Amino acid sequence: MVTARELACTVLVQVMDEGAMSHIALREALDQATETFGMEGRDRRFATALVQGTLERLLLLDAKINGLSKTPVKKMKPWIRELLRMSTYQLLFLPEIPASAVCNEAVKLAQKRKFHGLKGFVNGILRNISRDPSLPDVDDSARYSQQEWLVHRWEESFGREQTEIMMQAFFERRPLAVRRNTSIVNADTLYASWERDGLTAEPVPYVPDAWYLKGFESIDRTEAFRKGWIQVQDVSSMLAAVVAAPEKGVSILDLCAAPGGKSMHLADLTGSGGSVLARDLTENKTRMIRENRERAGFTWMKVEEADARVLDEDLIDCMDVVMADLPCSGLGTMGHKPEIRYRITPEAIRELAALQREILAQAWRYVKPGGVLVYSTCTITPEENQENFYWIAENTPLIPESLDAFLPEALHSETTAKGYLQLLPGIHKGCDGFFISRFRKMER
Ligand SMILES: C[S@@+](CC[C@H](N)C(=O)[O-])C[C@H]1O[C@@H](n2cnc3c(N)ncnc32)[C@H](O)[C@@H]1O
Repeated sequence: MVTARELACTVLVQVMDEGAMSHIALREALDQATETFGMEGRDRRFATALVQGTLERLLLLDAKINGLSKTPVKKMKPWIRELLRMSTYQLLFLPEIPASAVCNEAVKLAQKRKFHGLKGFVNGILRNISRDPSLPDVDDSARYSQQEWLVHRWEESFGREQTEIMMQAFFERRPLAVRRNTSIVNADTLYASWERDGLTAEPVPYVPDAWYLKGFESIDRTEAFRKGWIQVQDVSSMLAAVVAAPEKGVSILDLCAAPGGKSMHLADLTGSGGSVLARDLTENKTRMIRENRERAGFTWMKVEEADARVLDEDLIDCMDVVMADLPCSGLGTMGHKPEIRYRITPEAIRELAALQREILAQAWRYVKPGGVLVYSTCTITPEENQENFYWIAENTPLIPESLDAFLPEALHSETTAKGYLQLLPGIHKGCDGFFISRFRKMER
């Protein structure tokens, strides 16, 4: 049998040493633990909290451990390193757990994993921390657990105050946000099903027909999810299709569509009289879109594998709406994908911006004269966002269009009037960092 702590440590090693994404590795490990020996809700939640908390406080935890250990954290054996980080997280941030339990469980785990010679070392470090669980005196980079170059970059772009608000917001937990598939269920039927399943719902900011849901063990076991009545989606992502605002019965192309959140939203808005062509690079990716489509029964959605960098001549001038929600550095999502913060490099940002240009250089061609292109990313770097916005405006026949007719007044600004919205965590309520822009191809 695997305990929540052991499972968390294993996932942390997968994330830090093997390049796994924490939300995927965690979901797989939890599902396996539930299947093989019935790990239940409390333990699942505890393991989740340990993985997320340890990852998002990593640099601060390392500073605390390094202050006491002769061997720096980076030189430790992966399993012992993650065990110490995870246990230190509990000692510093989860005061409701008795320190003695944290230390004893860590020593037991070291033993179970056959690190007999390191039991004393683990015990010594953790007992020391338990005697003084104060936060170490560190700079902003360690305090907010962000790479130093990134903190400087943000301070230059957003100023110190806004940067701190944003870095703090990355620690905040939000309930799961879901959107109603309005074309297949009405709100009363949905509420009744939530009541039967014992869920509570609260409207999200900025988007109609969307709620934060609480009270479920696993969303995929609820009636509303199984029947495709709801789509799990972050509020900022919902705003992309809101800004695209397709009319009923139009044709839509989503170039980089997996796992399918925006395609599903667009399909719901245009309804069964319209069409959505949802594409992504590989079969692994398109499978996720197909699963979403089957659940909701959106037969007017077609799913294909295609490389968006390659021009598809058959689609030139064909689409009323083109959604270009492109691969990006994802920095806006580090609130729920904490490891992103340690992986990103300045070179990766440059490469991603170039990839986006390559795709955008084709994307605009598919828009019908009079049609609309929406370019969005889940990041907050000017190279990937504003610079690409101006690149489209200057290098294609498309013209930026104000977003204000589609957004609630609370989101209107100088830039939304120009044609783009940069959402920032902590500044825009309940949102990830996200960028949305809208263009129109002039009628000939
Ligand atoms: C930001 S995600 C899209 C999220 C999606 N729009 C949604 O709302 O669920 C970017 C996607 O681009 C895909 N992608 C990356 N390079 C691509 C390419 N050259 N052609 C098509 N898709 C690509 C990735 O597989 C990934 O699924």
